[in-house]
Amino acid sequence: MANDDVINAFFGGSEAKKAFPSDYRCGYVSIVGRPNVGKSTLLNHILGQKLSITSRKPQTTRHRILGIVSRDLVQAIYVDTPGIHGEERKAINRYMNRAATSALRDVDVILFVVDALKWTTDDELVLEKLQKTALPVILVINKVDTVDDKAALLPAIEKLSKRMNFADVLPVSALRGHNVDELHATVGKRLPLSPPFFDEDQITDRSQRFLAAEMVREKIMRQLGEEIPYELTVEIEEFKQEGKLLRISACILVEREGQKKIVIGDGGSRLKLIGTEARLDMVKLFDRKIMLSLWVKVKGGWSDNERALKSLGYSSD
Ligand SMILES: Nc1nc2c(ncn2[C@@H]2O[C@H](COP(=O)(O)OP(=O)(O)OP(=O)(O)O)[C@@H](O)[C@H]2O)c(=O)[nH]1
Repeated sequence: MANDDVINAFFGGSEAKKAFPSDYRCGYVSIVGRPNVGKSTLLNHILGQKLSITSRKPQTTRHRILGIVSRDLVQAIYVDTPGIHGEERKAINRYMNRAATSALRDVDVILFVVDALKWTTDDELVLEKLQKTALPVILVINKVDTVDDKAALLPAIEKLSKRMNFADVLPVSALRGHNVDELHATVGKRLPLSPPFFDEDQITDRSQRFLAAEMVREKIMRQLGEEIPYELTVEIEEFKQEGKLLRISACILVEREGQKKIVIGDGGSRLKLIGTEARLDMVKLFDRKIMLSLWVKVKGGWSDNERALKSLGYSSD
């Protein structure tokens, strides 16, 4: 199979002309919220597979990612966004806020994800942005599995509901899948009547190369300490189908020599672990054998340089 065919197969193949019932609904749904509330976990659960990377560290998601779900005469096109946050010290943070804020326009429904147990000034910032929109906003109270006394949630929900007119309020657990199907059904009812925009078997607009880089980045985020992951990115240098094998070569770019040593680990141990875990995820996602090679290179100043960001694929919209 040629490389383009692999990509077509993953993206749903060529467009088949097909008639859709007149009650078909289709539209865009933004998932917004401050960093670390569980937006990516929610998207992955709705999709039924891992597309968006997650970690315990805030600001894991850097790009806008579309997750497309076609089910029961509804095609919901979910837009996962970087968490909106107050601090904009570096170009990369400004980029992430721009990407998130632009996802509040040109959509049909917004999911405002909050953590059941924690309200911060960044949540307040997101709420202020949402108060200015005329779009339907569904309040999604996530991580309810962490709340022992569910009745204790009610006063908090009541208080929040007074701040703006939410189209719906739903407590969910993105991690355990509690109420996630109900959420998708609630979203479906609010989408406009329209035939689907994408093939019904397509799950994302992102390339396999992009997803492969994100899988590597997730493992690094999970393996390393606090500071380094934000100053690091992954570039795919080779992505080639050879028979039943997909050969992927990825380069991890860091800012400083010291960081390179940390990523590689003693005798290459950490890099090996990152590679093994990323490869296993890729096997699941691409459904084929993977040969993954990882390299680490120092490229100073990439995270605070608008031009370097562009060359690495961080465009604003
Ligand atoms: N207990 C519990 N943990 C959750 C739930 N949803 C997400 N988490 C955890 O919360 C952390 C952050 O989740 P993410 O999905 O990466 O959060 P995000 O909002 O996409 O974060 P950013 O990329 O920083 O914007 C991860 O450790 C998740 O496992 C949930 O329903 N219950």
